[in-house]
Amino acid sequence: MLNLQKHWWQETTVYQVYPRSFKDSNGDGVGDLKGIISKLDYLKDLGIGAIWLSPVYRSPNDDNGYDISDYQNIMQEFGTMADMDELINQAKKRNIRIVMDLVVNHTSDEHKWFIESKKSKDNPYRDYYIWRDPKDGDVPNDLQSTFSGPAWQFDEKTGQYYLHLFSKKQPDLNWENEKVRQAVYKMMNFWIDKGIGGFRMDVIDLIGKQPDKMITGNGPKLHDYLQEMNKATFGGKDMLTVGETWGATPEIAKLYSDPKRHELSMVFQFEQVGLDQQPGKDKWDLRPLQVGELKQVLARWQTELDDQGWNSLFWNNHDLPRIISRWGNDKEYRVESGKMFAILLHMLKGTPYIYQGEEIGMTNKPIKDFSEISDIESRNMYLQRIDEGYKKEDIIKSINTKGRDNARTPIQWDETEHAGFTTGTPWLGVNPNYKSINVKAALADKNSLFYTYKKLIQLRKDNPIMIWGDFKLLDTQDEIFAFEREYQGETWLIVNNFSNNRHKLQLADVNVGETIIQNYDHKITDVSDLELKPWESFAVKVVV
Ligand SMILES: OC[C@H]1O[C@H](OC[C@H]2O[C@H](OC[C@H]3O[C@H](O)[C@H](O)[C@@H](O)[C@@H]3O)[C@H](O)[C@@H](O)[C@@H]2O)[C@H](O)[C@@H](O)[C@@H]1O
Repeated sequence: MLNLQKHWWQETTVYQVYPRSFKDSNGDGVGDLKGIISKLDYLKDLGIGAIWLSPVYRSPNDDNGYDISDYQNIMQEFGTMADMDELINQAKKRNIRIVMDLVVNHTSDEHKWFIESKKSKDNPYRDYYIWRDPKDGDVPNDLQSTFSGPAWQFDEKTGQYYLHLFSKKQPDLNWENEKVRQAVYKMMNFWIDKGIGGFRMDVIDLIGKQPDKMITGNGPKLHDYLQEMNKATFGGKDMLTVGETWGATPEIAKLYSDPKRHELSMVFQFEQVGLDQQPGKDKWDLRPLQVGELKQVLARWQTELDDQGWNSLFWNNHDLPRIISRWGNDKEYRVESGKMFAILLHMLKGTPYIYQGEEIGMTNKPIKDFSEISDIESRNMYLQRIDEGYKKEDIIKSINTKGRDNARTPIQWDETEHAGFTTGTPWLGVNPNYKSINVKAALADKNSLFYTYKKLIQLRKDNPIMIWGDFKLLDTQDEIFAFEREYQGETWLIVNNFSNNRHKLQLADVNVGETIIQNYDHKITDVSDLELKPWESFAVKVVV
């Protein structure tokens, strides 16, 4: 049992909004802040307590807002600062906090700091970024960008290379420079003073990098910087702070989220996300998921953080494919598998994050050709792999399986043209399945996935066991993920059939009580010899 002080961000459910694709209010084909405001009642009805807002700052959009040219201004396509203030206030009226995306590993190359930095070697902003001399007339070393190719870009004017771990329009900030750190903290306080609820920190594990030693993630000063940031900004204000930390192990996650260390509330860890890629290769090199491995990873994170940290729980975000298409069945069992993912996620210990459209079971949108790709990561990878001799069909298959555009298609609000997202031409094509999969249809169907999410969110509010209860994995066949939660003498059993197959559940010595939630409509009375239907999922009370 946790000894930790309790916080609102442990009890709430967070909903991620990717503004470009959420709701367009002015017909330019791009989602905007007024569009989000118009849907706050929908989100309140769902029951969420916080919105993680992907970047809305001024940006040339090389990476859809993750390349920021002005942290204290709003992207013109999304609206104005007055719209942003209105969003914060309107959300607050509905008891919803706004968690801003904090992208401070890098800026845009169009940020004024970089424009200055590039001017000359002795410019006062030169050391805001990471500049190195050429080595033997070439790049300083072999560091590679996540978006393909070398992480170093040559600048003709000053004869040096700058570091960019993402696109060449996303130069990395130099966190060793105290002035950079202070400027970031000042900017964070500007947003805190506006009354936001917290920060989601983009690739925060990279800020302690030491490029000369080829160290990118988890550099030696990383935690010093986070403790300094905590003290200078959100410390003592009970805000939700969640770090995006690709390389985190449970041990590393505790460094970030142990309350005694005064760093972050929690981290997003991605160990399970890598389970369908070939070991040692990258995300485009596919292999089928082994459910047994997923169970072991999720269970380990449940038990190992213990009372020294806090889990975040998610299947989807704007960088990941839709979970129903990825590990579920987006055809005959779309609703059943979607409900199973929902029940499983909310029954684990940690703060759940729902990504827009997940609550209505949106699916991936396959493409056939390079011309249909919008995302910079997929475009660059495609071109690089074509150069390296890969077959076009294999590259397209990887993109259809893992590409980020899958999650970024506009939200399907109704069955009208462009799914009710815009009256103009959407910036990214709507998934053609919008006529049947949309919010309006979901709200009209009491058995829809939406109501499963809504019920789960309410259940978390009403049942402390879901938040604080201990987790115990039960021994079953690989494709069944069964576990118990236990809190103050109460025990719940949660069973998930992670497959298209029927499976026999044989749990001895469990007396089944009331059913809490399920995705098939039959009475569960006995789990000693129960045939589970495809993707069946339920939570029941255990009578002791
Ligand atoms: O601001 C730039 C992006 O920052 C965030 O996402 C970071 C990227 O995370 C993944 O890539 C990291 C790789 O990490 C490890 O090396 C794994 O082994 C690899 O498999 C991972 O690919 C995603 O694949 C990328 O799509 C992300 O960019 C933001 O969330 C992004 O939106 C920003 O583009």
